[in-house]
Formats: sequence, structure tokens, C-alpha cells
Amino acid sequence: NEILGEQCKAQLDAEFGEGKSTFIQCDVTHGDALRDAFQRTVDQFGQLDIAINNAGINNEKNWEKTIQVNLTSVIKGTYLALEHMSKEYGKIGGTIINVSSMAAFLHSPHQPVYTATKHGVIGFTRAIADASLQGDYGVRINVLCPAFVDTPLLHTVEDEDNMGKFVKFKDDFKRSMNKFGVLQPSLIAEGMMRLIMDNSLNGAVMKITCSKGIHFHTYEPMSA
Ligand SMILES: NC(=O)C1=CN([C@@H]2O[C@H](COP(=O)(O)OP(=O)(O)OC[C@H]3O[C@@H](n4cnc5c(N)ncnc54)[C@H](O)[C@@H]3O)[C@@H](O)[C@H]2O)C=CC1
Ligand SMILES: CC/C=C\C[C@H](O)/C=C/C=C\C=C\C=C\C(=O)[C@@H](O)C/C=C\CCC(=O)O
Repeated sequence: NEILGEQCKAQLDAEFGEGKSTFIQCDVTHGDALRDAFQRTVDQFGQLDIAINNAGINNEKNWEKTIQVNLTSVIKGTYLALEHMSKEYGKIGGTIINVSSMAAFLHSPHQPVYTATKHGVIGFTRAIADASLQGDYGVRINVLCPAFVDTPLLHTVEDEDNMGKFVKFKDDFKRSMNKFGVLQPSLIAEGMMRLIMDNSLNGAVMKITCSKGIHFHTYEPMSA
């Protein structure tokens, strides 16, 4: 989103001075453009320390696009970040955050493909985090699962262009939002900072909800 991206850069320039940030417009589903965005970032700032694969859409009509953005591009973004961070590539380490959703824990019958992508982000992130540990990549990789957040994405549940035949269930969504509440983006940012700053976290599944705030999902240890 070039308009919001340039606005964000202007805010950062005002706060931190010119040259401390850059905005690179890129469609994450265009592999070469995504690779180029990572390379231009490293060319400008010298190294890559933190990567957050956040782009996401809600489109049950064009569900193949939803898989491309929400899952395939998160996997591609993770692999590209590892090329610039991992000791296996002679780099110095770093940290990656992939954005899933509480939809992976409390699925909605009205978003079957969105739900599938968010489950996939958790599974991939936990697995690649283990690979990073066992392979001594020097990279911590964690996943963040927000509940409903007050952003434009939330309003797409009312659009037939996004929901297709599931738009008739939009009142169910409103009931869920009333039941579970709607978070502010600032709390999601707080969760991201915690994942970035806590060096003990790798393969963690952070959940952020109105009822429990920032907390972590725990899995039963795998038994033989
Ligand atoms: N808003 C909510 O209730 C929740 C959102 N999430 C997740 O949070 C993440 C961020 O979404 P929000 O900020 O809520 O929505 P948003 O719609 O405000 O932001 C999504 C961003 O992704 C970008 N984007 C979409 N497709 C893209 C593409 N092909 N290439 C590059 N950028 C692209 C958009 O330009 C936009 O800046 C998403 O992964 C979403 O699934 C997770 C749980 C709850
Ligand atoms: C297109 C935007 C639509 C949805 C955005 C988002 O990705 C979907 C969220 C879906 C579900 C949200 C659920 C919220 C649940 C809570 O707030 C919890 O308090 C409910 C209690 C337990 C959940 C189960 C668990 O924690 O394992």
C-alpha cells in the first residue's frame, strides 16, 4: 500500500531522522519482487536483523490468492530472510515473526481457506524454528496469533467480493466480535516487540486476545 507506506516512512523520518528507514512497494506474491525488496534493504542498511511476514488478505472468493498471500508468501519471506540471516549462509543470525491468527484455534465456518492458511503458518513456523535450532542457523522464528483487531481487514467480512457465498454469515462475525472483543493494533505491536526482544523464544506461538491479553499456546509434549 504505497500511500500508507510513504506516510509511515514520513512519520519515521520525522521521529528518527532521514535515512533511517525506507519504504519499498512490493507484491509479496511476486517472488522476484520480494527477493529484490530483501536485497535492496540489505544493500541500504548493511544487514537484516528482523523480518516480519505480516501481509494477509481475507478472500474466500479468490481463495487461491488467499493461499498465495497468507501462506506461500510467508514461507517465501521466511526463506528469503534466512538467506540474509542464517549462519548456514555465513550470516550473523536474526529473528523472524510470522503472523497467523486466532482463527487457527477458533475456526470460523465462514472462512475455510483463510483458516487453513493461518493453521499452515503455525505449522510451518514451528517446524522451521526446530530446523533452525537443530541446524544452528542462529535465527529465532516465532508466530503471532491475534484475535480480532481494528484494521481494514476486519471490515472485509461484510463484502461479498471478499466473502463470496459466506457473506450471508456476516452477522455471525459481528456476534463473535461482540463476544470476544476487538483489539487495537498497538497491542499487536507490543506482542511483536516481546517476540523480538526475548531471546529465549523460538518456535513460540503467541496468542493475543481481549480476555487474556498477550499469552502463549502450550502443546502437549509429543509422546512415543
Ligand atoms: N485484523 C484482524 O482481525 C486480524 C488480522 N490478522 C492478520 O494480521 C495481518 C495484517 O492484517 P491487518 O493489518 O489486520 O489487515 P490490513 O488489511 O489492514 O493490512 C494488510 C496489509 O497487507 C498488505 N498486503 C495485502 N496483500 C498484499 C500483497 N499481495 N503484497 C504485499 N502486501 C500485501 C496490505 O497492503 C496491507 O498493508 C494479516 O496477516 C492478517 O491475517 C490476524 C488476526 C486478526
Ligand atoms: C477477515 C478478518 C476476519 C478475522 C480476522 C481474524 O484473523 C480471525 C479471528 C478469528 C477468531 C478469533 C477468536 C478470538 C478468540 C478469543 O478472543 C478467545 O478469548 C476465545 C477463547 C479461547 C480460544 C481458544 C484457545 O485459546 O485455544
